[in-house]
Amino acid sequence: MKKVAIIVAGGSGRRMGTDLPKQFLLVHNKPVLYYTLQTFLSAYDDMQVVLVLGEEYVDMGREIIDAWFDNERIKITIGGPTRFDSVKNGLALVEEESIIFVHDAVRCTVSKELIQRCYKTALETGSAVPAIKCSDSLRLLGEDGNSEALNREKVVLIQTPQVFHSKILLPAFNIDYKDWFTDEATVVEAFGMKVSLVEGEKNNIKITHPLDLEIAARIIQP
Ligand SMILES: Nc1ccn([C@@H]2O[C@H](COP(=O)(O)OP(=O)(O)OP(=O)(O)O)[C@@H](O)[C@H]2O)c(=O)n1
Ligand SMILES: C[C@](O)(CO)[C@H](O)COP(=O)(O)O
Repeated sequence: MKKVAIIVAGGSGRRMGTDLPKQFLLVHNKPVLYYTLQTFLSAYDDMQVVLVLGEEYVDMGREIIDAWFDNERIKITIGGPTRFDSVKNGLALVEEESIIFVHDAVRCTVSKELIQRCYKTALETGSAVPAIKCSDSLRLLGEDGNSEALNREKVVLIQTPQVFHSKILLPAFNIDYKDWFTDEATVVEAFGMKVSLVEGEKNNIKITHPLDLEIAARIIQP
């Protein structure tokens, strides 16, 4: 089955607090985005990538591709105001029936094994969403300022890549945006379908705050 990875790199990185969006910050002298692209392209020889970039960062994205990758395997498109819009713009370039991987560019410590595990499950069930157990205690906040304990065995933390058959993901994204669409799984469920969870990886962190960049540098071998 054809394989297309939509790598979303169109965010501004407000929580990171740097002028340059976090997907372009350096880890061991290479941009975060480099590692993400490298892992996806090496997971499968026939993996194609749609890279979604903010309009003002297209040249920077092209420089990364020209320096390290075969540009025949990577198409670029422009992101939108929300992650949902950016994914939707990426999906517009998917022309053939395929397994589609949607991945945050800033999860640059994703492993090939996780990508391959997700592919196999999506091929069998139509979807694969990586999840990990939570190792902290959890509480639900009430509006009255009180809180109640949650059973952490009933909660998982969700990662990307979120992987779907194109017959599911493409029609699902025709839905109108809702502010609780934080990932592809929420969109597909709103479309009326269930998703399959697969074992995620603790190392598959999302670079969100400055400390995450230091953790990524520890995970990635220079
Ligand atoms: N309009 C958007 C928003 C986010 N993303 C991408 O979605 C991924 C996860 O988003 P997040 O960590 O929230 O990134 P930012 O939106 O850049 O960060 P912040 O919310 O702190 O501004 C990132 O790779 C980001 O570039 C995107 O392509 N387009
Ligand atoms: C898609 C995601 O990475 C799954 O955990 C997450 O929902 C993205 O959230 P963000 O607030 O856009 O970083």
